[in-house]
Amino acid sequence: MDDGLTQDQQALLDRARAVAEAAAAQAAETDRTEQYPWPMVARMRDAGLMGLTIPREWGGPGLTYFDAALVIEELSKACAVCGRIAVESNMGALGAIMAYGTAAQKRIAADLVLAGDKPAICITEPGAGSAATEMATRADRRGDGWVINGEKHWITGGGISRLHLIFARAFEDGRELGIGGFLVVRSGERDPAGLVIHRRIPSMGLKGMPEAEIRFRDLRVADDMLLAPPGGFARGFGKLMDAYNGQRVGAATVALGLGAGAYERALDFARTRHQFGRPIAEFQGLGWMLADMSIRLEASRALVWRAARSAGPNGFPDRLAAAQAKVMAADAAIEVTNAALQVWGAAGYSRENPMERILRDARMFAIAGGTAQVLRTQVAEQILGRKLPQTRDGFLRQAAADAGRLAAD
Ligand SMILES: CC(C)(COP(=O)(O)OP(=O)(O)OC[C@H]1O[C@@H](n2cnc3c(N)ncnc32)[C@H](O)[C@@H]1OP(=O)(O)O)[C@@H](O)C(=O)NCCC(=O)NCCSC(=O)CCS(=O)O
Ligand SMILES: Cc1cc2nc3c(=O)[nH]c(=O)nc-3n(C[C@H](O)[C@H](O)[C@H](O)COP(=O)(O)OP(=O)(O)OC[C@H]3O[C@@H](n4cnc5c(N)ncnc54)[C@H](O)[C@@H]3O)c2cc1C
Repeated sequence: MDDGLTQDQQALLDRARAVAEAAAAQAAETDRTEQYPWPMVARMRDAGLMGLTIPREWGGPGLTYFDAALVIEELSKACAVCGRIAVESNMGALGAIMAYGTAAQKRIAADLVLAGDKPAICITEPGAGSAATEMATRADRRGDGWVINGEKHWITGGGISRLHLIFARAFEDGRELGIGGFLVVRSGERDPAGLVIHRRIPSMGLKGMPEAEIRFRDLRVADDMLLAPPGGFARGFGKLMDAYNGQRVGAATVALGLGAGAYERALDFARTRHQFGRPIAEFQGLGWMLADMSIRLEASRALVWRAARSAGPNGFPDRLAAAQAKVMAADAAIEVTNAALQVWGAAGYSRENPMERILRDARMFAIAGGTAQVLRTQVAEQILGRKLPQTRDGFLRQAAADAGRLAAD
């Protein structure tokens, strides 16, 4: 659905569709070989689809999150690995650096991404997934820099990404300052001493995209590679998560694209496959499945577009809108891709057809980038206008404070 788009956005979509054709042609092979699709990266870069959100002064076209979302959906219909590359080369770490970075940091990030790098964002740890604020990775102030120790896992692009945004708990003179972001670049020849891509984690879907465990062992980061949002370390995590709302919209868009791609394939199949002497599309049981798929997708697209458009100039998508879009699109992607496979019958279950790959690829979005459960809590917090503590002591402290307020009233 291209309604309400400007001529420039239509032209951008056409450009994305041309690249998506090539993406579709290699998607099965990328899934089979589990190799990062470097030839597609070159095509995306050459078509100007990486770094769309980089402002003109840093060499990008200065487009919006919404423009990027249009591209991401189109690519994801064809190849979700390519869609995810487009997410991280337009949102996530890149968005944080373009908002909070120094001129030198923006130069580094823009040059890398426009040359084809997909930055990695390193938040999750074995002991801190949903509870990301419980991360143990630490950055200790030493001389004119920082020394990082700890480990992260499920880092998308670990081993292929050059630019890394590492979230770590900062300490100076033994005192904790808060959580900050530290930028580290792998040169492509030799990894920085202390940054160890420990192993690739085998995953269910999106197999062309490596997910890695990364260890930091006395990794030195110079002061000028500290990403410092306004408000300092005390507000560091919150401000970095504010930027991360962009990536949540990106992930929601990949989920939307996967669902939309599956739906289009299901429609085609339902029209052409005959049983009982009729196209299977004539059976009401299938017609209603297709109807539900279209409803879920239109609802997802409406929320994704709204969230992507909520980003002001130099700002990020709204936190509530991003969470709502991601919950909706992630849940819908699982339902729609599963129903689409059902429409294909046994042919959908075969690895000779794309449906089973698309179903596997769709499963991640209710987990990564904030699970469906955690994001529902975030939505509840925003609509209720109050913090809903998830730790036991946080809950008890809030209950005590509420009791105190009631007594005072
Ligand atoms: C935020 C959580 C980790 C919950 O932890 P807490 O209860 O300890 O934290 P809060 O008090 O809720 O928040 C701390 C701080 O951050 C601000 N915040 C939190 N979320 C947002 C947001 N979305 N937008 C803006 N600001 C945010 C909050 O206001 C507080 O700020 P102040 O301290 O008051 O200044 C948990 O809810 C959570 O989000 N868990 C999910 C973790 C997650 O999403 N990880 C993603 C890892 S990267 C990834 O998966 C990539 C996948 S992909 O390829 O796209
Ligand atoms: C494919 C993929 C790519 C990823 N890429 C990245 C990346 O690039 N960078 C990065 O930093 N991380 C990445 N992640 C990690 C991802 O962000 C985490 O998996 C996610 O935040 C959940 O953490 P967890 O897996 O440890 O689950 P847990 O937090 O252990 O949760 C387990 C279960 O408990 C539920 N749960 C936990 N807390 C609550 C609560 N308070 N209320 C209700 N239910 C709760 C969860 O919803 C889930 O069902 C990726 C993950 C995947 C699968």
